[in-house]
Amino acid sequence: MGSQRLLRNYVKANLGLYSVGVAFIILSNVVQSFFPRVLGEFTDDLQLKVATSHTVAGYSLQLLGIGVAYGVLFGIGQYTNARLGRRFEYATRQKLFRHFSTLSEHYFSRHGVGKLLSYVMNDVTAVRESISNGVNQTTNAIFFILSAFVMMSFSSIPFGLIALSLAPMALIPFIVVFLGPRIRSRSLEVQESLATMTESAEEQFGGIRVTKTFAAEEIAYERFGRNVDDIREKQLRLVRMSSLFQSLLPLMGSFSMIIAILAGGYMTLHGQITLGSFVSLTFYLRMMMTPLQQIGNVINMMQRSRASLERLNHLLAVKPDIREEAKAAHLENGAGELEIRGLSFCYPGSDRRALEAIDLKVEPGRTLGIIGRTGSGKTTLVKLLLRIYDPPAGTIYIGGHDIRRVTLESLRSQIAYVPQDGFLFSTTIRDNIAFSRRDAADDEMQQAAREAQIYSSITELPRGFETKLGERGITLSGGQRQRASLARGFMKRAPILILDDSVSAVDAVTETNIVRQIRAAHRDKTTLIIAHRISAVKHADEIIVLDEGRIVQRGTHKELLALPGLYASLYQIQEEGTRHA
Ligand SMILES: Nc1ncnc2c1ncn2[C@@H]1O[C@H](COP(=O)(O)OP(=O)(O)OP(=O)(O)O)[C@@H](O)[C@H]1O
Repeated sequence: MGSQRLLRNYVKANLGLYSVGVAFIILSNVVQSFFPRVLGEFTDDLQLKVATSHTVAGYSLQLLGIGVAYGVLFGIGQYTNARLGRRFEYATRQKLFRHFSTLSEHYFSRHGVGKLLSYVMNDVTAVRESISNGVNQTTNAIFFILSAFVMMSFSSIPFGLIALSLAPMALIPFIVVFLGPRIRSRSLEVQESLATMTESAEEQFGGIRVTKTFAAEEIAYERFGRNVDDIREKQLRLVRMSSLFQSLLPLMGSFSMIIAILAGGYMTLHGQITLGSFVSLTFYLRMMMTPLQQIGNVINMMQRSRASLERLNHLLAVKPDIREEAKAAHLENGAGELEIRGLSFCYPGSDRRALEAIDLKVEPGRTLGIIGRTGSGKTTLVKLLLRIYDPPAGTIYIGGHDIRRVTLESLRSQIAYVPQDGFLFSTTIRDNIAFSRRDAADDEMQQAAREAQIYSSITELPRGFETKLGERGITLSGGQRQRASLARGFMKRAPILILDDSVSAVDAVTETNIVRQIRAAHRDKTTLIIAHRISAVKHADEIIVLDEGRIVQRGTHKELLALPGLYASLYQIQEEGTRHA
């Protein structure tokens, strides 16, 4: 029952409109069920030779009236339900997107983006189809069959003949109960494989440049091909089962028709029923064939959508790993004082400490340099500061507040973080830089670009700041991308600025200029500079050296150089590298 929650809530919220849609469809079916009856009466009048040209015109008008009324009523009902289906699709995608954005990085590192995209696209569409087409066709089919049955019962057709003719259709519920769950489980398999294929496609396209430079297209093709083969197999299994199901229902309808023709024909021959009743009966049965086919379609569709609905509900029930306390305080815009006390941290599922016994304090407006070998825990420290992963309570304080006790939004608004990979959105350079402050004045945005040493590169482009970037900013070089992302960080003007290896892709002269700008324009900001190159941190008020998650050295550039240790040896290696370059 829980699997239906999403749909149930939606239907509940839109019950009024749904009732209108369903009422129109029911009404259209009641109207339509008069058609065979009028036709039967017309046949009898013709056979008894009581029909005049006046009655012929009268019957034709009645039949036309029934046809038009059916069309209009059904059209309105169908439109109403289809609209509700589209609204469900729109609202559910919004809901999923909003929900995804509350989930932690840890969740996304376990679930491929392609798979999540597939849920948002394929599963939502499957449910929407069942809401609009499903509701329309089910209502239409059930109510047409019911109205036809009632009309037949109140006609001159003997009840025994009706019951005999409809007997094969009584088998339909058994067929549904037997085949329905089988279709659903096969459908679930197909949807899962579709999600895996989307994930694989996303990865292959994302890595297309690597594939091409390694001339490994065949390997990529083969990997993707394996997913496609898998889907084909599962689709075929599903198609076999649903085709069997869909053909069984009209087959039952055909048996009914044959019985009606045999028994009804016999009774007409022997004068037990009129020709008009025979025509009505066969026409009713003929008209039931389409709804029967529809029921087949709908049940197939419903089974597929139930599988999707289960998954969507499951996704929406995932609780974010990083949660705010019930009484989380709002972290006021402070001066940016930062303190870490005895911080140790293991990633979820790992028993290795990525950070161990970290203690440090950065006064407002001071700069801390963080240096260390790859994998030493530098980025982990930043992820904990931003609560991308939760640090243990009582270990990190900003402005004297334990960051575990404040709202995520107010915490993150205090920090401008510039990551190494400098992801840019497929929009204009302006929108990328002014990402956190869309309404900022142009000169403020241009100033941030100047500080990040990217201003002249942008103004040289034909459309300047209005240049649209391709997916992931493909039209910019790696260094330009990094600087654009740096400008975005500067633009936030938050009390704490964190640069995570954010100048690694720029040349030494540009790096020096950027560092100079940070020292001049961001003098009042608490700044953390993570770097591999000593040149990026040597001006910091304090530098810490991380090794295997521990602070192994701390001091100013001068102090650290004077001591034997990792810092001095790194400096030596880097200096030699520069001299030999
Ligand atoms: N999501 C994760 N799950 C488990 N372990 C992780 C995760 N991210 C990083 N680690 C591990 O934590 C350790 C520290 O990684 P971190 O990214 O902080 O290093 P770093 O100093 O920033 O390295 P680099 O200079 O290469 O960016 C590494 O051993 C890494 O393998």
